[in-house]
Amino acid sequence: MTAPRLWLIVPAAGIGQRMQADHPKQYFRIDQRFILDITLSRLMDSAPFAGCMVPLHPADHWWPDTEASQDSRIQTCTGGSERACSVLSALHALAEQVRDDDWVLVHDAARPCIHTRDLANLIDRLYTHPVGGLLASPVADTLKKADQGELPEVSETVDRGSLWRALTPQMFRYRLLVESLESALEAGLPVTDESSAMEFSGNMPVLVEGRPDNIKITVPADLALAGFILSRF
Ligand SMILES: Nc1ccn([C@@H]2O[C@H](COP(=O)(O)OP(=O)(O)OP(=O)(O)O)[C@@H](O)[C@H]2O)c(=O)n1
Ligand SMILES: C[C@](O)(CO)[C@H](O)COP(=O)(O)O
Repeated sequence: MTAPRLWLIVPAAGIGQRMQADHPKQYFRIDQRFILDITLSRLMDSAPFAGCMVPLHPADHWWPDTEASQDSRIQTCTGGSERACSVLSALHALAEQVRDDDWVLVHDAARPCIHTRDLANLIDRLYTHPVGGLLASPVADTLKKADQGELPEVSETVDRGSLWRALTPQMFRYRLLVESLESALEAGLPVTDESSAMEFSGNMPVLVEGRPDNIKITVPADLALAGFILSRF
């Protein structure tokens, strides 16, 4: 029985609407490098991945200019209309290469600040676990629930004691993740991360505490913050 291998999926088929820019955020540059290249190199250089699949937007014309496009370990496929569809497309594209019990780590292209120690810790903690799990960070702010009125006004303060912010990578066994994502999407569930699909299938993914500076570049202010964080590594 050969040891399960590690595969990486980096969804990069988004259009970055919340960045309010004329091109997708994964192709913004920090220190003259595409964010997508920073993310891929930090991951591929830090763990023994058997391969990597990057789902791209059908209209993506930047990929050929990336460093990653020259890396034979990295393949691409066409992403979908939602992040979960892009991940499922990448899983299907890997079908001929991956064994059912291999591990798949899914990490947002928009999270270039992933720390190598967090990646190693996630893999070490989950490699022998039957289900898998995700990097996450305990909520550190007081959380308010807004009412549905015109002004966002507080309807209640939410107990944050057991609340975590889901990060990535999220790490699950290939076959279980494919089946869970297919079921959740078929049921019309709002699948915003791999864990929610696994939970829909009745699994309880493990939360592995990760650094809160593993930020997802989402709005314009995140770009300078990511640049600062990376400069401190
Ligand atoms: N159809 C989609 C949507 C998102 N993503 C990827 O999933 C990650 C996290 O998604 P998000 O931050 O929402 O990126 P966008 O969808 O591009 O952002 P926005 O919602 O602002 O358009 C990103 O790396 C993005 O490229 C993807 O591969 N396919
Ligand atoms: C996967 C994720 O980064 C975990 O927090 C998040 O759900 C992505 O959400 P987005 O709206 O697709 O950015």
